[in-house]
Amino acid sequence: MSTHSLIQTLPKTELHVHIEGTFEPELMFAIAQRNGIEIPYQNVEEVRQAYDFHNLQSFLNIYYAGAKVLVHEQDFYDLAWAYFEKCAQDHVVHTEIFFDPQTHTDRGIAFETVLKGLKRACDDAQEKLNISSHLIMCFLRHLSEEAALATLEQALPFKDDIIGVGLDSSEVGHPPEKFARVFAKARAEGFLIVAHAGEEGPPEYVWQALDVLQVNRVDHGVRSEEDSKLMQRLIDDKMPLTVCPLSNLKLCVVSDMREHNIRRLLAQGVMVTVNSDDPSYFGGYVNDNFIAIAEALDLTAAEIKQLCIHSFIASFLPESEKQAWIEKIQAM
Ligand SMILES: Nc1ncnc2[nH]cnc12
Ligand SMILES: [Zn+2]
Repeated sequence: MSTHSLIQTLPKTELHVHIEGTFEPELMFAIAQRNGIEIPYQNVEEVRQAYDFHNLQSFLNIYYAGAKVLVHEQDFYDLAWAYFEKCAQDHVVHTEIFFDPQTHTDRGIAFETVLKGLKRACDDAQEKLNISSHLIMCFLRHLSEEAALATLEQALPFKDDIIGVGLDSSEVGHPPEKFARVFAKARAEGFLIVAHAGEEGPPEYVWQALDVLQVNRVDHGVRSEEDSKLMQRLIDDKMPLTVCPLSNLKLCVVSDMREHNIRRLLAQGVMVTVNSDDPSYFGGYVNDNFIAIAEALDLTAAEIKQLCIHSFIASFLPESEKQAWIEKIQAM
């Protein structure tokens, strides 16, 4: 079987995708038009030309601007449904989706509007596409602890529909420990915990995600390799890293895909997984990410399968479901 066919055929989960980062320009134009909102581009080509980033912040500025056209529950539904259709094409059978409530509530959109639209798409994906999903609410780390606490309060009535909380946005200068109390409260409320750390930020931020926030997974974490003690901790704890190769390339975390460390991390026994982060902005969904690393790093079929197995182990699926999928992959 060719590498492309293997990647296409293998069942997989996606564990690091921002729903606002799946916003394709065509849908952005359609929603902007129906909501009567101006966007600073003439056409879809002009939007894509603007997607030329030199670091995380240069991307975030454009990403937050794009999200401004999302107003109604149906807008959030349409956004998520379009992503689920991509999942179906890529044989993603389960996905754990990030959303950024503060990006919307700060513009006067009700928390409930965002959540209801996303949840309805999740329910339809289960029913019509047989794709299961969880929602993970992320706090914007460039905003205050107080704002994150207020967002956590807003989420409590919807606790049954949100499996976990995460931390995203501008990393450098906003260490995990800034949100120690927010995450302690979230844990006490029963939320699972993830956090972006070690994308642009130093290994110290990954230590804080582990020891202060007590994460169940680290998002990105690729800079952990700079600290051998941290590497040993990640290996000993079987701590998953949700790695996003095309994102790392587009945001200049790596300058060439051939220099990406995911294969080395895998070989050293780190629980790495492959994910798309913001696929509309970074040039590809999860299978495109697999293809990019398989080609640049010359991955073997066994390594590609192991990465898919990791995606189930690292997911928040029930153990019995994980095991069934893993056995299926092993038999392929
Ligand atoms: N890669 C990323 N890092 C931090 N925050 C984000 N929000 C969306 N994508 C992100
Ligand atoms: Zn991310």
